[in-house]
Order: sequence, then structure tokens, then C-alpha cells
Amino acid sequence: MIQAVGLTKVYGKTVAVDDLSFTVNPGIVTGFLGPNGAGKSTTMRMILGLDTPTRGSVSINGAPYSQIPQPLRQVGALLDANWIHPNRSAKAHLRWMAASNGIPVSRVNEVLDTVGLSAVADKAAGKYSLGMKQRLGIAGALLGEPDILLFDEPVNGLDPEGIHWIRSFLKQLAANGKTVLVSSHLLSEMALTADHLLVIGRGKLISDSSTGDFIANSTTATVSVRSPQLAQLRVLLAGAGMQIADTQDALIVTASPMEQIGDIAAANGITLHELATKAGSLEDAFINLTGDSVEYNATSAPAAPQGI
Ligand SMILES: Nc1ncnc2c1ncn2[C@@H]1O[C@H](COP(=O)(O)OP(=O)(O)OP(=O)(O)O)[C@@H](O)[C@H]1O
Repeated sequence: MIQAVGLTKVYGKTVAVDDLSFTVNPGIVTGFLGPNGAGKSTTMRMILGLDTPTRGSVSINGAPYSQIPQPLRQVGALLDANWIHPNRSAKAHLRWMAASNGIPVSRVNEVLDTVGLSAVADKAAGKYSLGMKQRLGIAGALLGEPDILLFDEPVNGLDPEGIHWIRSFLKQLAANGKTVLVSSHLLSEMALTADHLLVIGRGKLISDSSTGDFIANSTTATVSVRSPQLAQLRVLLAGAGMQIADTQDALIVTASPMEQIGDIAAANGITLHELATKAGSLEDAFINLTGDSVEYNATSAPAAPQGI
């Protein structure tokens, strides 16, 4: 379990992390989200003892990182996949990590196998693709069989197959009872991976809830309706006070239950070809909730690409 209480980090005039209190529990994947500059990396660095809190504290299974005797046995982290010596092989890199943390060298081959790098374990890590470097970083995190794992942007720059592998892997770690905290900018990916979300903006905690609740509470579901008698149905739904938007061949009804629309159609003998609720996305929820806390806000929509 990771527990932060009033965690604060001030750099000069910048309050990077502002009075954060949260708990990250075992057995689930917890996503850590926030716009650029929200304070995610700073928080992760403080969890790992790489930065000292200005105020407040953060503990791992009850103790600050600095007081854990063999930290890699309790906490594994992937912060930056490029943090490897380019001329060193994956095997040499992991052996060095194991030796400096009192971890049996036999673990090296086990973790290489787990992440699928055994066949290239003797190649210089500098020649690895980004996906292979991410796998090596994950192997390093797993080396000491820790109960707590932190991953900062683990799917950054990966292809769909690599993303899918990491998603399944994180879920498996959580299913095995590990505490898994993962940050990512890929919101659709987080929606599929994380059971719980911590959302921060400008260093402050904005939301601490299950992924489902976060989306449901921060978005409005819509209902798509198609019918050969669409104009007639539109009049009836508008008469019932519903908010309706028109597309070419459907009505999009906001914030009204699908059942009510179906009942009105049935009561008036109207045939329906589609009646489907579309939940909001994590991206919608994120933008709705963090809109005021982005560090650099564009004042207009991006310009259309030239020459298309
Ligand atoms: N060493 C530092 N010195 C001064 N300011 C810093 C330092 N590290 C981070 N900051 C500032 O603290 C704030 C939070 O940065 P941080 O990197 O933690 O955010 P983040 O959520 O990880 O951002 P991103 O998603 O862009 O990686 C930013 O305003 C950043 O400029």
C-alpha cells in the first residue's frame, strides 16, 4: 500500500504538488492522471525517495522509502526506459541491479523470461527499440519480486501489440495481489487498464474514484435513436422536454433514459431501428474535470492541416 498525507513539493515559486492525500491499494491497477505539469512525476519521485517533500509525507507499507532496507524487494519502478547504459546488455544491466540490492542472480533469467527478452538478453541495450527498453525497465522493476510497482508512462511510444502486452501484464500483476500505480497520457488505454483513478491538476487532487464512477460522474451519456419516422418522433421527444441534436439519420438525445424514449416510441406506434446508449469516454471526463487546471491552455482549436 502507498499512502500520501498532505504531500507537498515546492520548487521556488512553483507548487508542483499541493497537499495531496491518497492511498493506493493492492489487488487493483490504479491510474495516475493529470494534464502536463500536473505533478505526476514529482509525486512518483517523492514516493521513490528521489525527491524530498517540502511538507507532508508518503509511505510504502508504512515506512518512507529511505527507511526501507532493500527497497527493490518492496518497490519496483519504471520511471524512464532510457535510463540504461547503452553499451551494457540487458543481462549485465539486471545483474548489476541484482548485485547492488542483494537479489539472487537467478532472478535475472526469470525476469528476462517474464518480459520476453531472453533471446536478446546479451545484446547491447542501446540497440533496443523503445518497446524492448520498456520491457527491460519492467524486468528491472520486477527483479526483487516487490509487492508495489510504479510505472510512469509505460506505454509511451509503443505499438498496439506492445500496448496490449503491457495492459495485460499490469492487470495480471494486480490480479496477483500487487499494488500497481501507473501514469499515462493515453486515456483510452487507461480506461481499459485502470480499475481506480487518481486525477490531479496543478498539483491538487481532483478525483479519487473507480474508473467507472469517474466517467459516469463527469460525463453525460447520450442515446442514439434511428427510426423511419424520425421527424414524428423528434416532435414527441421535444414535447417531453428532451435535449435533442440531429445527425443525418439519427437523433442524439442527451441526459434522458433510453427506456423513456422507447416507451414514447411504443406508445405512439413508432418503429425504432436503433436505440443505443453511449456512455461518455474517459477522455470526455478528463477534459471536463481538468479543463481549468491545464498549465498551458490553447485559446483556439488547432488549425486544419494544410494541403488536404
Ligand atoms: N526540478 C524541478 N525544478 C523546478 N520545477 C520543477 C522541477 N520538476 C518539476 N517542476 C515543475 O513542477 C510542476 C510539475 O511537474 P511534473 O513533471 O511533476 O508534472 P507531470 O504531471 O509529471 O507532467 P508531464 O505529464 O508533462 O510529465 C511543473 O510546473 C514543472 O515545471
